Amino acid sequence: MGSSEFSWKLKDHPKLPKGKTIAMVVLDGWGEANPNKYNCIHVAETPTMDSLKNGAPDKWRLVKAHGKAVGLPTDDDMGNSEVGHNALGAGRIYAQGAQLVDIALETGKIYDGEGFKYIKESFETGTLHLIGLLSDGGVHSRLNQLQLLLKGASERGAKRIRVHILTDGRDVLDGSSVGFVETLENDLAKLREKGVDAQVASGGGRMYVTMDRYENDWDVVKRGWDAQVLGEAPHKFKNPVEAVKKLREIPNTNDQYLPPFVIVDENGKAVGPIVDGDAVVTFNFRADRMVMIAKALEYENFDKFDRVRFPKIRYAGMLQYDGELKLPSRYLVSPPEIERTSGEYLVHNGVRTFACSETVKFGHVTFFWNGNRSGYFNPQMEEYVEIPSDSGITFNVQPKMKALEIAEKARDAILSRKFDQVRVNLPNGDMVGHTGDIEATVVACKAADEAVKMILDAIEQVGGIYVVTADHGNAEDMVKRNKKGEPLLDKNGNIQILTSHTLEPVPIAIGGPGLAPGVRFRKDVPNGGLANVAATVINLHGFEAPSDYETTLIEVVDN
Ligand SMILES: O=C(O)[C@H](O)COP(=O)(O)O
Ligand SMILES: [Mn+2]
Ligand SMILES: [Mn+2]
Repeated sequence: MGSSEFSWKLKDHPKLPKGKTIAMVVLDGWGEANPNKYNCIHVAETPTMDSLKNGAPDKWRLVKAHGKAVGLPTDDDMGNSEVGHNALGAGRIYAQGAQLVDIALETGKIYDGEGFKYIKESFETGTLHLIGLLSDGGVHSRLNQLQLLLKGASERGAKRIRVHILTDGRDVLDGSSVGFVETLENDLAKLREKGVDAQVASGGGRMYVTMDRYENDWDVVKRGWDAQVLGEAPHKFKNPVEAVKKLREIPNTNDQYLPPFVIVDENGKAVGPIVDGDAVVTFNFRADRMVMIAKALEYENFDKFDRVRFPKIRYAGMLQYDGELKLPSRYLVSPPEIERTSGEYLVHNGVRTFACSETVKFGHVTFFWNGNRSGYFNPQMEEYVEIPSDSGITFNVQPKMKALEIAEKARDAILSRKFDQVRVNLPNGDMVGHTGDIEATVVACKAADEAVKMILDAIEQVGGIYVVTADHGNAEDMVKRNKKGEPLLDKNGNIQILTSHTLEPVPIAIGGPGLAPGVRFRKDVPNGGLANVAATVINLHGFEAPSDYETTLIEVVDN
């Protein structure tokens, strides 16, 4: 549309009133799957969510939350928070980071871009460092993209390459790190045969080293900095495969939480600290867990921890991770241009918004929701509240997390009548599901259900409307399955625990005393996905959705 004819003003909905308080509840990691003992949502007592499902059949349905429905390359890609909340907030499906990087690598366009040209200037005299998550999870990064980048960079003059690996075990099975490091080692050996000095330089588990998010715990980033930049870590090895195998033997350690290590030479000297004149690429495409390290690598003024040394490097992200902060300033692939999100439309149309979660998911209902932009569109119209998460623990220890506190904040915001939309993310099913602890995940699901109840009770009191949905599956299936859907066993006969998300659809329910009579889910959007939710919510606020948004899920019938 031409910019001259563009207007933020939304048309009035012909049938639906304005001024109803809407609770927009996102249960993180809450999919719909067959009931069985590995379905923690089924095992848990969840009377509130059960009543939404069973109470009003035309106001409950499933929506797609994975694969192409959320802009991922294929329908074998599980959903995740970034693409899920992007779709929920933006109301349209964008080709996401995973796919954009695939295309840039396949076409070779990545090497013609400004970002690659910039880092290439270091190839002659400096080292190229690649830092990121080593797995084929496809949520934050993908091994085959790293492999192509290694090949492409070495063919374009990188003579000395150091890879700083972060082991996964969260988007992929725990223990799979060993195989991924072996594969990488193999690739690096081939490069060495061709005369490229290529090695793994450091490593650590993603949840303990580097990949914190939303500033929950800067120590995580510092541990990575010490190993990657300073070449210092409590564990030293000559070989990365040995490093990962040995460190996994430490009691209670797993891929997600491996302690930091550096690779050293014959003399015990770290093989790959980052120094002046080097180039650094963080090869994750997903934003949330790269923003903190990007700040440490890029910002001249930085006070989150003592960097000891701040090398003069050429740094580029795989993508730009924060559109508002323009961080990092250099990147290899342009991120999806997610603009005109529902949040921005709503502030332009008088809708006052309150958003809340605890730290580990706070950016999901703000940053991701708003198309990977930090900050407010209009601080007069919006209030975002972050409840500090526990740090330094795995969430199976505290499976209730801050669900109650989030629900109390939402309740108070609803009862204050100062807001038209009160939006929350309830993290429990997801964060505890990722630990692989089935018992704790059952407790987590119950806590999330209780939080939903508190919010729905507040909506009842003010005559409002609720929309309850989820961003992708996780807690509804905790076991790895074969193609037939049967649980897989490991070599000791134990079931293989699934710590990752799933391909399952998620529920969406609408209701509340403020929902106009005659509103129900349409039957003619059978393939509806998360991107259809934004238009639905805009309608419930009394407006027609922008014409290029994915269609609404609701209709209003005269009765
Ligand atoms: O970053 C994580 O915690 C996982 O890789 C994905 O989980 P999320 O998409 O629910 O945040
Ligand atoms: Mn999520
Ligand atoms: Mn998750």
